[in-house]
Amino acid sequence: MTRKDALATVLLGPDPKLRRMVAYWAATGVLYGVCTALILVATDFGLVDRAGAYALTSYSFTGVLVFMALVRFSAVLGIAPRTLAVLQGLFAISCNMWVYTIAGPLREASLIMLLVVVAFCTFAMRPRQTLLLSAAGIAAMGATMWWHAAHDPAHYPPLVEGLTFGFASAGLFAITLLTGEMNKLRARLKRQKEDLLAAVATIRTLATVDELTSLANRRHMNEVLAAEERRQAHGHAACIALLDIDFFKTINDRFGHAHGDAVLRAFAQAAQGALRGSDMLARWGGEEFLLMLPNADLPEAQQVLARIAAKVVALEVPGLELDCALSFSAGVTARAGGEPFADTINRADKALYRAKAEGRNRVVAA
Ligand SMILES: Nc1nc2c(ncn2[C@@H]2O[C@H](COP(=O)(O)OP(=O)(O)OP(=O)(O)O)[C@@H](O)[C@H]2O)c(=O)[nH]1
Repeated sequence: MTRKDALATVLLGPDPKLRRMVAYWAATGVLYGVCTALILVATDFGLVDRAGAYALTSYSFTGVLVFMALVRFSAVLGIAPRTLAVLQGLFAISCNMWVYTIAGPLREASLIMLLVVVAFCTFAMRPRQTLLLSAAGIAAMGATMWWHAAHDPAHYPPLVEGLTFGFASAGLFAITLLTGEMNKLRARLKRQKEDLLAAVATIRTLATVDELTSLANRRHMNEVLAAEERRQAHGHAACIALLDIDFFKTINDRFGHAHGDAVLRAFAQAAQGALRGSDMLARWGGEEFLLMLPNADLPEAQQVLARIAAKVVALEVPGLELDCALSFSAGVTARAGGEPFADTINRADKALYRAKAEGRNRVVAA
């Protein structure tokens, strides 16, 4: 970890979601800073009461810092992001009403920020919470305007305050509905993305895994072999073996197809259990399996096949009483130089044919 990463982890936290929340709040802090700067500029021109502006600056600055700490340590403190968003929204409304109180002729302009508060919080809140926050904003605005109109009608004419309240409330309400719709759209897109990812995962499984045995299927094995050919263009020790269960048709005929399937599954599991970590077994078709043993010479491959044979001979499949133990025949060969795997498989196939011809239940090397 670089020093920059370590510093970022200390400041922003290790969790990407938390980091995003901290970054959002930092951006909000900048917005608070911009608004405060505008208020301070307005005080220089005598538009805003200086003492009130300074008090508001202290209040908002302290609030931003406190919320930054709450966001950063929200996981430790056990504060849910939604709860934090509600508190942040209420704090922002209180700041906004304070600005309205001291901003003199700029007070209507300051109400625009109330829309930003609702739009911002909607990302972290449930639709009902956003609606309640919006209602709280409208209530706070109504109460502030009513108080000023009642106590200082010369500067806050009741009619102007009432109409301003109407415009601002309608705007706030519309923004709440619009952001609600946007949120529904986001949720739908998120669901569609999840469905799509699940579908891609299913397709990938279907394309690479044999449904019956859960081994790699032929298509996937061919891809792996092609990749191996590209990786080891000049050839490298690798062996290929073709394994074929003996007298499988008889098992099907005697015990039925379902039992035949159970044998295929049991065989695959037993064989898989005898492999080295780098070996790969695939269902090549029917009751035939292809084994790829990278970085193995012929004696090593024969050892692996002997281990498989030992496991297969001990196999017991429920409901299957065979006259003799289950067995398989195999042809095994080493990849010669940089030859295509198709040629290696061809040789293994011929060796398998010989194993069958010579009486089955054996491994023939080519
Ligand atoms: N149950 C089941 N049977 C299958 C499946 N795929 C192929 N088979 C059967 O496997 C049998 C293979 O028969 P054969 O090729 O004559 O082979 P065998 O009886 O094992 O004879 P040898 O290989 O010469 O020992 C056929 O009866 C196929 O119908 C499958 O997925 N499930």
